[in-house]
Formats: sequence, C-alpha cells, structure tokens
Amino acid sequence: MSALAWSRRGAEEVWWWLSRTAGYGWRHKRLLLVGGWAVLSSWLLDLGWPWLPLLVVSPVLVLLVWERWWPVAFQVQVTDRLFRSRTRRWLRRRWASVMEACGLARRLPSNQSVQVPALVGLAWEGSQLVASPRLLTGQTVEDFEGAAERLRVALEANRLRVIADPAATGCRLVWSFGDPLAAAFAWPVPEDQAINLEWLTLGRTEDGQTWRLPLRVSTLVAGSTGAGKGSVLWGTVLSLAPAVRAGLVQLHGVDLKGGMELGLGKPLFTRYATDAGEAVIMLEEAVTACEERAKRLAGNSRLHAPTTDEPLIIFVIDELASLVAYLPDRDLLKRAEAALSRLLSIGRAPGFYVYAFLQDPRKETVRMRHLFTQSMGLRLRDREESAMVLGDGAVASGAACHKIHRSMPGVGYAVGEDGLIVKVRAGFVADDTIRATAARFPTPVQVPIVQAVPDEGEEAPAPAAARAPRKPRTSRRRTENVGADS
Ligand SMILES: Nc1ncnc2c1ncn2[C@@H]1O[C@H](COP(=O)(O)OP(=O)(O)OP(=O)(O)O)[C@@H](O)[C@H]1O
Repeated sequence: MSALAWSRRGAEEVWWWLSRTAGYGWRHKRLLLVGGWAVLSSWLLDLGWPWLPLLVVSPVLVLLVWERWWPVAFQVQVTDRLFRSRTRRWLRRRWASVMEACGLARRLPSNQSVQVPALVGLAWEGSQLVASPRLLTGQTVEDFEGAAERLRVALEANRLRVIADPAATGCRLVWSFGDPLAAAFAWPVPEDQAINLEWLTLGRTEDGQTWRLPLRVSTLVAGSTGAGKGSVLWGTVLSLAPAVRAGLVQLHGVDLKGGMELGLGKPLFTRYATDAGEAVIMLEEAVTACEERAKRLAGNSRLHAPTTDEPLIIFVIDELASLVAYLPDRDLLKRAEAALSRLLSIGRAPGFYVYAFLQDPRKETVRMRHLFTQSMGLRLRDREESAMVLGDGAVASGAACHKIHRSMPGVGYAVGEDGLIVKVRAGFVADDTIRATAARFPTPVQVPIVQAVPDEGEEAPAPAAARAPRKPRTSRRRTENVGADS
C-alpha cells in the first residue's frame, strides 16, 4: 500500500474515532488534539523542523472549523463517507465470519471445512448498504429471512430487508442506517394543477423518495389508535383535491364518529354520511351506479376512463369496523357488509374504489379484508396483526409494523412502486391545511343522502333477510346522479 493510501487510512481512522466518541463532546476531543499537537510540535521542533507541526495540524484545524460551523455539510461530506467506506470494508473483510455467526454458513462433516455463501456484490445505494450473496446448494431465501434480525444487529443497522429476486432463487440484503423517517414533516395544500389520476402522493419513503401509492386500487389502512391513520386519510384526500374540484373525482365520505374526522373537509365530499343508515344507503346506491356503469362499459372498454360526466368514485371510510362489525342493528350491518363486498369485488374496472381505515384488522372484525387489493400497515399491536395486513412474507422480509414506536405516528409499511415492501412516513396534515384545501378545492356537486321515511300508518320496512330482492331506495334519477352517471 502506498504512503498516500496509508496516510488516508490513518486520517480515516482518526475521524472514525472522533465520530464514534461524539458523546464525549468537542471539549474533550479538542483537548486531546491540542495536547497531541503540542507533543508532536515539541518533538519536531527538537528535530529542527519548525514548519512541520503547522503542516500536520492545519488540515485538522480546517476539519475542526468545518465541523463546528457547518455541521450538516460536514456530516454528509466527511462523517457519512467515512462511515460508508469503513462499514463496506469491514463487511467485505468479515463476510465469512458474519455468515457463520448468523447461522448461514455450513460445516462439512467430511473435512470440517466451512462453506460460506459467496459475496457477489457489495455497494452503497444512497443511504443503504446492499449485499448480494450467492446461496449455497440447499439454501433458500427463507434461510436469509430467518436470519434477518441477526444480520441487522451484526451491522448495528436500523433495518434489514431481504429482497428476493422474482424467481426467489437468490436475494439482496439491504441494510438501512439511521432513520430518515425519524422527523415528522408537514404536508402542504396541493398545487392547483396537481391532478394525478394514477398515483396518490402521501409522504416519504425510507430511501428519501416521495411515497406514492397507486390510486386505482381499493386500499385498507390499518393502525392502532394514535398510529396516524388521519395523516394517510387526509393525505389521500389532499392528493385528490385538485381532481375533485375539476370534477374528475368524487369523494364519498363515511365518518361514523359523527363527522369528527371528516367534518373539517366537508366541502371536498360529494356525499357524506355520519350515521350508519346514511352510509348504507350511500353504499347501496353506489353499487347500483357501479353496476350500471359496468353494463355501459361492457364490450367497449376494460377500464373506465374518468371524465367530468363519469368521474372516479372514491369512498373514504374512517373506522371501517364501526360500519361492518360494531353496528348494533344487525339488518344495517348485513346490508353494509353486502354492499361493501359487492363494491370491492366489481368496482375496479368501472372506477369505484374504497379507501378504508381501521384499528383492528382481524378477520372477525372485517370479513371482506381479502377483497382489498392493496393494504398498508401503520403501528400495529403484534406480529400477527402485521401479518394479517401485509402478509407473512412481508413481515419475514422486514415489514415489522408491530415494532414501530409509539412516538412515530404516520410511520408504516406499504407496497412501493417496484412492488416491494417499503417503510414510509405520511406527511402530517394540520387542521388549517385541511380547511385551506377544502376552501380552495370544493367539489362542484354535492348530493344529499335521502333516507326513506315510512309514511304515517305505513309499517316500518321488514328486515333485509325477509325482503327479496331489495330495490334501490331512491328514484332512478337520483341514483344516476351518484357518480354523475346521468
Ligand atoms: N404523519 C404524522 N407525523 C407526525 N405526527 C402525526 C402524524 N400523523 C398523526 N400524528 C400525530 O399523532 C396523533 C394521532 O394521530 P391520528 O389521530 O391520525 O391517529 P389515528 O390512527 O387516527 O388514531 P385514532 O384511531 O385513535 O383516531 C395526533 O396527535 C397527530 O398529531
């Protein structure tokens, strides 16, 4: 190794040590450096080289001043770079022992030699260290998923993802260091022209990218109380607001907390239900409108193209369980379940989608859970709940909703644009932002929900089970008005 390389390595080691001892504070470090400099200077002065101390110490002084006055730039340019090159070097050198310690190496009984998965590639991609191992014969990606936690701790990383290749015959190990999602950030009022009918923009991903979710898929968002479902809900509404004002999207809101959640943004909603009776009528009318649109599309198109005459209909249902599990009125509950299941199963092509939010993802609570084609998990109670929402495979490869800390509302796991699970944080939507958005992007049409009131002397309607088949509850003209399908 050349002298230059040695001195570079020496400088790296000094700065590595300085960054590792950050806890001691700069006063101690400075004392140490100045002391070392004094000893070195007196030694060099003795040798008759008075200019050398200055030469040696001036780069260090420059670095000290840089770190003190421009800490962010210093972090990015010096500390992070040193950390990366050192971590990469360390892993390359220790790969075999890491594999062995994590239970991924194999000792051959014949000659006691150790077989280790070869390290095919190792590189930094942004803030993530990515390794590509070659699996040993008889090993599967699941073996690496099983050792994920050990691999994470071995590198003192915040998170490790095991990403299988499409055929699941190999995988990539992705270590993330630090937490780019640690700090909350506010979500702004959308721009006037920001109409996007393919993607919702909701926050940031752990790679520092914008978090986008496909719009034209019914989506279930689960999170314990206080997990930040409100940010995802309002992020969805804000993302759609410009299209709402343009008449290309209609929002139908269900808020059985009496309007406490959605009330602030009422002008954005074409239809808005705050009690179970209204919600069920709204859903049933939407099913009728959806079936009619599907009939019209049949033979012409396989996917509805939104227009102002035939907009996308997006149901936003806060606390889904209040509608399909906790209703004391069994008749209403059955009707709600039936209408919602029908909408979820036939709504995709005609452009009817449901965005539902709930705390308890168990099947006993939401029987139609499997009908949501997209789901995301915020903080959840335990591993089982994480697996219910995202699937076992996602949890095994690192989507641990149950490990999200209480102090991180809005953080969760979702399927990213590449189809892989990604950790995300929704932007925080303040009440003032909702009010401003509602004032700027009101929907051009609001359709009230009319509940049938039995005429005097007329008997109350019989339970649904006794009536067959049930007709739509409002006139044909009103039904057609839903979704402006007239
Ligand atoms: N993205 C976010 N960033 C930072 N703080 C957030 C974020 N989202 C929510 N919070 C904060 O977390 C708290 C709980 O948020 P929120 O009401 O959205 O949770 P929730 O999941 O809807 O809870 P519940 O089901 O009990 O209504 C709020 O006080 C809010 O200030």
